[in-house]
Amino acid sequence: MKRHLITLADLSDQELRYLVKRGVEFAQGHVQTNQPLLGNVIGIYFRKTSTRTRTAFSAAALRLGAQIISYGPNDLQENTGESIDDTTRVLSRMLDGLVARTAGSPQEMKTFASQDRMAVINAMSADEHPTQALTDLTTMHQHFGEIKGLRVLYLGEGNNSAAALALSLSRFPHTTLHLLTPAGYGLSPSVLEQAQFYTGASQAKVIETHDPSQLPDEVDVIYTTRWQTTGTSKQDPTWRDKFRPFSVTEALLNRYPSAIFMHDLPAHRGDEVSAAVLDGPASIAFDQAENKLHSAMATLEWCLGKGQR
Ligand SMILES: NC(=O)NCCC[C@H](N)C(=O)O
Repeated sequence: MKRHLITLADLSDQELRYLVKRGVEFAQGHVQTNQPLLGNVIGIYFRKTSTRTRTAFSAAALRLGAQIISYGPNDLQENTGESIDDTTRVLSRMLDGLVARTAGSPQEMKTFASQDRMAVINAMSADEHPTQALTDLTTMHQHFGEIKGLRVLYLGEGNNSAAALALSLSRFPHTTLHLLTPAGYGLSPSVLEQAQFYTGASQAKVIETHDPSQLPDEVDVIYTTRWQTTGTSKQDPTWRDKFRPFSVTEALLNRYPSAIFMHDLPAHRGDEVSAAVLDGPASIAFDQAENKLHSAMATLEWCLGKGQR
């Protein structure tokens, strides 16, 4: 059976936990893959730039035995006006899976997933970056041994990575996600509402505030993301002044001596994070980047119907 991964909200708690644990197994080198995707053809369609996600899914597909067809932003007839619907009807008759980064309207991704012949994986849309959160939770699980009870402080724009983190961490027992976002650049209200709904069962906490002088007392993970989210532009010419107090500096890190630092990358040293933090001993940002590969292997295997439940 093929499965899509369009939003984390589509996964049951059991499926979410399985994908995280399976990612850890791949990361630890505990999987004898035996090329489970041999004979499968996966389309890798990136309409926006990508270093990590595109390479991770391409390498993961090849390592699992599949072959890939890679499309850039100008390659498909979608670019000359063919509808997303017709594109989907054609690709789904030829491909076993499609990994797509649209950064466009959420509807596009939903149209790709409106059939069940080709598994569709959202490699980032404007509203959510589900495979990033799977990587992030895989990294946290690998580092701490479990996700239960972790306290995460996220600083920066409430973008696609933040949405995915909120929709996943909130389902793990007794976790805390404190989002510190500049006013006007927060999480979408519907995502915040959905994440807070999950906390009813998990007894997690999801809090969003906008005053960087009001910091939580205890934090295990400090997480940030670049200020210029893909496919967006900020109208306010003073936006940088509003973001600067949310930068992750050594002074912030020093408040939490046992905390680790994470970043979905690419990084802009001097903006959202100082070089001393990103390249310092608390940073696991490049282990996190490597885990995109391991998590992509878990996701492809599962979406193509080869993973256990
Ligand atoms: N790890 C990634 O996928 N990085 C690229 C995207 C980063 C950020 N969420 C963005 O939308 O610009």
